[in-house]
Amino acid sequence: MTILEVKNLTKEFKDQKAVQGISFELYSGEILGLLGPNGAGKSTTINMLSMMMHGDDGEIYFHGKRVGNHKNLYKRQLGIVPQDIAIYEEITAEANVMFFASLYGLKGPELIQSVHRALDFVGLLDKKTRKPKTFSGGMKRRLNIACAIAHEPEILIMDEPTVGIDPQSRKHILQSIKQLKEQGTSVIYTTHYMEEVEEVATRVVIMDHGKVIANGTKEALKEELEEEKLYEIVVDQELGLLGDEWYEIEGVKQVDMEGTCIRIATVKGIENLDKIISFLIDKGVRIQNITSLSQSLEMVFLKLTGRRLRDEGE
Ligand SMILES: Nc1ncnc2c1ncn2[C@@H]1O[C@H](COP(=O)(O)OP(=O)(O)OP(=O)(O)O)[C@@H](O)[C@H]1O
Repeated sequence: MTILEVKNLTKEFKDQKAVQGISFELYSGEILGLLGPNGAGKSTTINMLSMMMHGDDGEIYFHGKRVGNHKNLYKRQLGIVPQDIAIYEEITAEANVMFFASLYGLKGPELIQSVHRALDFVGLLDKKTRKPKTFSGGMKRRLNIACAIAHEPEILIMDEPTVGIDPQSRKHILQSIKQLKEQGTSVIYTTHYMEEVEEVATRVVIMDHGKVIANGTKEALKEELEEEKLYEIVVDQELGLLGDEWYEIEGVKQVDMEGTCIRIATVKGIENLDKIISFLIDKGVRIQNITSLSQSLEMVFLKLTGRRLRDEGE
């Protein structure tokens, strides 16, 4: 069942087309990975979805109804974990969650119960009387999640919730998201970490330069690659443009060069690595490294854009 439908959402800043008419759906009880490199337009999309920013064009439908006419109803069903942690450092963890939950109309015993349930869910109930200023980055992030889920929203929108946190908190957060899904929450999970999408998402929307460049289940996206394998070869000096010469090697389908890194997509059943190597040696370069990339969403992204999602080591 479709819970959210985004149609032709558009946002332009002064001289930057941040989001250029994107459309996608969020289905009930799924984790949708919104994936893209820095600057792809993910945060702008999230900000429009969460009503924190007006779009220039496009519509959002919640349970089939335009949210423009039912803003409050829609907002009540949203939980938002923004990219920058938004909590009060000087009041207790419990008071933080209480503040956000009360904004959604929770009161009295129901409020206390919901706050404790949310704190327990993120593993911070035993720290409820502590102030976040004494927390690690990961704990603050978990508290931010508790603030977003105490009112039990139907949709949880998370903008890069694991950036800059310790591995233990990261694991905890990914686990909690899966658990929320099991409980029926629909999640939009924004990230530029491919491995997180591989781990938690059921479906993926890939954005680049403000546009949706792929949309489907992880399996469907990877299936497109079934007939191919990809080599990444690092050489000691940049090769000039070789044009069609590459395609004289049997099986070679696509070649992208980024500095001294060459990525070659080739037909699976054809063994041509020796020919590729001889070809490069004939061009007078030395091979420094060869990797055979396995089928992954990273490969899907590479194939679609000719670039890696993020730089090595980032
Ligand atoms: N308030 C703004 N004013 C002007 N340009 C902006 C503004 N916000 C975003 N942009 C530009 O719009 C483009 C998309 O930015 P956005 O933050 O949505 O991307 P992103 O995919 O979320 O990237 P990141 O992972 O870095 O957050 C970028 O080129 C950015 O510089």
